[in-house]
Amino acid sequence: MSKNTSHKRLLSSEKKTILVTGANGQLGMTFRKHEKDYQDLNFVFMDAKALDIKNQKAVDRVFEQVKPDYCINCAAYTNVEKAEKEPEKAFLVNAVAVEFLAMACKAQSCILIHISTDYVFDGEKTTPYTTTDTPNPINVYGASKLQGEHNIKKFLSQYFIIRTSWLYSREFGKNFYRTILQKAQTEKELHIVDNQAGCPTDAENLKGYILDLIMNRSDNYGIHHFSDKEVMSWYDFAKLILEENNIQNTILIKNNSYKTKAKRPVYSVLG
Ligand SMILES: NC(=O)C1=CN([C@@H]2O[C@H](COP(=O)(O)OP(=O)(O)OC[C@H]3O[C@@H](n4cnc5c(N)ncnc54)[C@H](OP(=O)(O)O)[C@@H]3O)[C@@H](O)[C@H]2O)C=CC1
Ligand SMILES: Cc1cn([C@H]2C[C@H](O)[C@@H](COP(=O)(O)OP(=O)(O)O[C@H]3O[C@@H](C)C(=O)[C@@H](O)[C@H]3O)O2)c(=O)[nH]c1=O
Repeated sequence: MSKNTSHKRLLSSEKKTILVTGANGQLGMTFRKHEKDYQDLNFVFMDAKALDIKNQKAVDRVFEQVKPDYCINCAAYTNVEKAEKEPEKAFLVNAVAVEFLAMACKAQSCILIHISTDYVFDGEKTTPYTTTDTPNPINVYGASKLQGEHNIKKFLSQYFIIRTSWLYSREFGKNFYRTILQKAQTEKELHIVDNQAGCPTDAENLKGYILDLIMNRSDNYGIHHFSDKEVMSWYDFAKLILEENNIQNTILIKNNSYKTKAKRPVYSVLG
């Protein structure tokens, strides 16, 4: 194999098995899309139907059968607004079920790669949050994700918790990028908040970061922060989305009174 494709080769010849949970979500689908690019990895994709991570017996059974070397947990309760009304559901998926995964990983000596969020922070800082900053979530979703992090740390030493922010895929799932395009089809004016700063992150880049950890056999376990680098507001992001798609007849209006149930951090840049 030539040198310029070597990043897609494992450092050792052993083929690793990667279990991807929540495989029908935007990040899960992004991994699926690239399965063929990684011939040295044996992917097992399980969507919510194939494996409900809330079902501990099912989790244990799948881990016993698949014997994964890595589990990339893309399963999550991600509806920030709805979580305010149904916190038990959010905690069940984002915290309790994550503990089931951690226990199964422990039993099978599997490395857990779990995705967490900038919403574990309260947004009171004005400089990028580092991995040593103390989380202090201000909404139910963030609190449930933080509890998930704690539950992993209780059981495992070989884990990666990767906090990312404002994740979007142009192709898959429900996300701000696709919501704006959808709204632009039916609404002349879009009212978008300008009072939160963060870094939109392309799911393609997060996928690359995670698979590099595996391909390079990283043992830099613990909490990682990964996001794309451009800091902006949701309004700025909406503007970029419309520009990228050459949409000129939609009027964007800065409107910080856009009503939401959940509070969001005012600043959630990850450093
Ligand atoms: N989206 C974002 O902006 C950000 C996301 N993250 C984190 O990144 C990760 C991936 O998010 P993303 O791909 O955007 O999320 P999605 O909501 O697109 O995907 C989550 C997937 O998990 C599935 N799921 C829900 N409950 C269960 C369950 N009990 N068992 C198995 N699968 C389940 C969902 O299935 P179904 O739809 O059928 O319920 C869905 O397919 C999550 O951990 C999220 O918290 C972090 C920062 C930003
Ligand atoms: C759709 C829309 C949203 N907004 C505002 C509401 C909110 O403050 C902000 C973002 O809106 P959304 O609800 O789409 O995004 P939200 O669900 O808050 O996105 C978050 O999702 C979770 C899963 C994460 O982990 C976070 O990193 C983050 O990406 O934009 C408007 O002002 N106008 C609009 O038309």
